[in-house]
Amino acid sequence: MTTERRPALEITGLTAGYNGVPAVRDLSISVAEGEVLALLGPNGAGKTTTLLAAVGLLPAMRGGVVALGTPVRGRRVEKIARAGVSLVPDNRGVFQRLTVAENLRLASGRRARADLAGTLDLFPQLRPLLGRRCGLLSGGEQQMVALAKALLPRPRVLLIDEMSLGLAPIVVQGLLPAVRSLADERRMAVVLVEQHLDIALSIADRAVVLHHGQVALAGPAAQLRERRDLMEAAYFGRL
Ligand SMILES: Nc1ncnc2c1ncn2[C@@H]1O[C@H](COP(=O)(O)OP(=O)(O)OP(=O)(O)O)[C@@H](O)[C@H]1O
Repeated sequence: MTTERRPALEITGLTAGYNGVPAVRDLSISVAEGEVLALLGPNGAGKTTTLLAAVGLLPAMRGGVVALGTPVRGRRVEKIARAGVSLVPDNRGVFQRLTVAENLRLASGRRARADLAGTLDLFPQLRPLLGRRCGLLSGGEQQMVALAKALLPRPRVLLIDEMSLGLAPIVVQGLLPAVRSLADERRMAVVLVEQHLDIALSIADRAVVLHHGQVALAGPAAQLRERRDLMEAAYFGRL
């Protein structure tokens, strides 16, 4: 693609954490519109913390985040979401007592039914479950509802925290390429936190590996996919 891609999400010198203890330190990551970034690293590396800071759910201790041209600091979380930044949290974020259809209707707001139908095309497995309460769905089905909910407002920045958690690998292999296509079609920036390295690297443009809250390795996804040795060294803090 030759057209210039503007940054959709810019994280600059971010230090953020819990109870005054940093979980990510001096982190700088930028994601352009239409770009898919895989955010990788071992358990506790700071991936979720980075996403929470990016959507304003966790205040920065130092540095900051600019989403869609506007600083996140000091803005209400709902406002950031309405501006076009969607998070699919790793605890799924669906209303357990509501049905699938009710969850999706809440997310689509005043949008046309066509959007709902279009989103359901991505998740045909959800059609027969529309009338079922989310609390009665399997973990993987709830994950699909969470992703559908996040896509309905047509975000321009989509942050996905371990979508594959609880999903059958074959479903993940179908969904992640769909996310890639949406990024291309809608010029949506995507940050994908994922433990399935091969699938993540196969759809991402770039990857960043965090270790102890800092960037241990970064580069084009296609190159890192071929360098298992480097990836392992980054995961185990040997770089
Ligand atoms: N609510 C919290 N209170 C205190 N410490 C926390 C909290 N959430 C996370 N942490 C700590 O912050 C660090 C980074 O956690 P984070 O959840 O960002 O890692 P992660 O890379 O997403 O890990 P995982 O792959 O296991 O989900 C860890 O040391 C973790 O124990």
